[in-house]
Amino acid sequence: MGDVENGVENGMENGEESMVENKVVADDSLTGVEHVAASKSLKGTHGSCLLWRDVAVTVKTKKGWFSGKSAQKKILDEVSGLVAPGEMLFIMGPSGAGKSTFLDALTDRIAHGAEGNITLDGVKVDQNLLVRKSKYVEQEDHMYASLTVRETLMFAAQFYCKEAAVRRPRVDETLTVLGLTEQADVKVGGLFVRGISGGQKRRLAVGTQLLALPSILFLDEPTSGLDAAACEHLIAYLRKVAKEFGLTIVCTIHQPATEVFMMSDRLLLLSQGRTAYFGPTAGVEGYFERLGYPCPELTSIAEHVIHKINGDFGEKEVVEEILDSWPSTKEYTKMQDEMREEEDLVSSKDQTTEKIRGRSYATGFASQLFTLLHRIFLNTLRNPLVLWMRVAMYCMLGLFTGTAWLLLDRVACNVVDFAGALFFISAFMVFMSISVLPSYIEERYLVMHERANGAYGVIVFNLAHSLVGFVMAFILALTAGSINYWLVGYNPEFGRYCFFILNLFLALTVAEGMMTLIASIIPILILAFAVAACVYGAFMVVMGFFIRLDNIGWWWRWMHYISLHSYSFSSFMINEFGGTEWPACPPVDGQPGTPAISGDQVLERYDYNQFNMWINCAILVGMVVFYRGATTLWQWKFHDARK
Ligand SMILES: Nc1ncnc2c1ncn2[C@@H]1O[C@H](COP(=O)(O)OP(=O)(O)OP(=O)(O)O)[C@@H](O)[C@H]1O
Repeated sequence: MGDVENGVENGMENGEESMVENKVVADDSLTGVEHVAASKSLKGTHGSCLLWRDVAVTVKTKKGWFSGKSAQKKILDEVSGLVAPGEMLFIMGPSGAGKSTFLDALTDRIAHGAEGNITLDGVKVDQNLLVRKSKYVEQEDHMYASLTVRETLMFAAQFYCKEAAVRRPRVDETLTVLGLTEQADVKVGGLFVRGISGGQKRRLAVGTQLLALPSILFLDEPTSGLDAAACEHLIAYLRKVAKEFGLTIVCTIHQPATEVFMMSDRLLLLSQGRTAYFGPTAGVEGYFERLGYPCPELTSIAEHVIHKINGDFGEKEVVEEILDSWPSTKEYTKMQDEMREEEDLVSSKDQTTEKIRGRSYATGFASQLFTLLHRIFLNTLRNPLVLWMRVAMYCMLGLFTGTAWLLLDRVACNVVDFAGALFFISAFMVFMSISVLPSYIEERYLVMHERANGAYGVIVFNLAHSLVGFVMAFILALTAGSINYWLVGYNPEFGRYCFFILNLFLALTVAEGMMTLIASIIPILILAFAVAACVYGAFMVVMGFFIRLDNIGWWWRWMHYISLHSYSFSSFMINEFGGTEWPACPPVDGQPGTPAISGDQVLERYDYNQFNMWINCAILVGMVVFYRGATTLWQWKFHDARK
């Protein structure tokens, strides 16, 4: 199967061949068995040989909340087999048979790992190897709703295809073969925009990974939600690509029509986590006939075998008998022989068994950064939740507070009102950053999926995300901040206005950083909202507006120092009051007047005279770095493909 490096090179370099050629290499008249034999001649052309021996997965199940006892449950039991380049393997079985678990085991996505031995061209499978050689199409579609079908494919091509020249033709061909040409300029769609249908999304998801032409393609139920014609068309195309490039395709599928079923070369039938059959798809009918379960007339063979191995609704004894028979059949012996042959072939070669370290990407750091920036900017401009709704909310808030305080006289009796306006701006505008949580949580799954497929690294994503976030925060600070500043009638010095905008920008940037961290740690939206609201509430209490630092209980005083509000609010106050004079207010309606007061005395009253607004800015910059860095670290450590 070639050494590791060659395998990696093949995976990447051969992937640059044109997909445009329309010849079907595989002879459609071949039977499933002959397909297997024919595809062997393609070994090594592009794809990889995947071999799994005695794969088992055991999970711990809790017996009860209070018993504290846990039991072990085997959800996959000694499953073995292999699939060669150019072949398409279907994994089928009744619901709960273990198909998804098996696919997770093959792709090293089980958190505590799977037992047994899984190799790709003789090299033990792990995440680094898979990122280099495979692509995985998940059951759920993760795509930006605001991008069109063509843009979605083009961005995928920019991540996965090394040579720029092949990207456009490959996208065009993918659109054609997936029947999406007419929808090319339609948005994927989501909450705000109606877009393509669920079945079209499924095809698009397959297309984004297929155009990478990986050595091996894993698909978890790619046909769910597709009508019969779309299903047949998609599987026929996958088969064609498999034959043409020697690509290995492993796919779970739910009861396909006979024409689709017969397109696969090999079939793995699972029931209760055990093998009911493994071998050529065309051989399964004869196999069940020999076991005494011939396929009745007018019943599709796929329907028949799934029915026979369904322990939930079928005859349990029959299922047990079929599963117990498997190790004593000639198909089992043939599979073992084939596996041994493959293992001998691999071990006889000069195989590099050294573990592959680190991930490799089809494109470099700069290209990934540019593509991500482009995509995040497009989504930011088009997705109303990300920018426009926030701009509208912030401007309305700026306008409302501005008109409530409208051009207030800058006199001693209004000092508290000015401080109140500054508190509201620094606390509430920051608080509203929680509105980004829904889009960040949605994006989290897309990024995890793309990273697991080797599109880009965690650092480059967070860099691009931060840069776009900075621009967004600046737009919000400039628009809402300016409206508010001139309506309230703060200090009219231009320098102080500029600092006000800078300070608001930094506060919003820190807040956005906090939200990215919360969205990374907590995937449940309502919980993320609750945590963010609690943190902001606590930060507001200790910021020094309601209660001075010295009066805060010592057990909460530390929080004053980690609250972004402490720094942003004190800077707003210093900027507004520092070095200013506030004239006295005369008595009105029998109420005593207020003597003149200096701005520095105001700052002393709030304990802000010991703060320096430039040091505050530096601390806020430090907080941005901290939150963005912590998000990057968290995603690197915990957002991998493993479940
Ligand atoms: N972490 C777990 N703890 C306990 N049981 C689990 C766990 N993961 C999976 N299972 C059980 O293992 C069995 C196989 O699950 P799996 O999702 O792999 O089945 P499947 O064949 O893909 O089903 P479907 O076709 O319905 O998606 C199921 O009975 C499931 O309940």
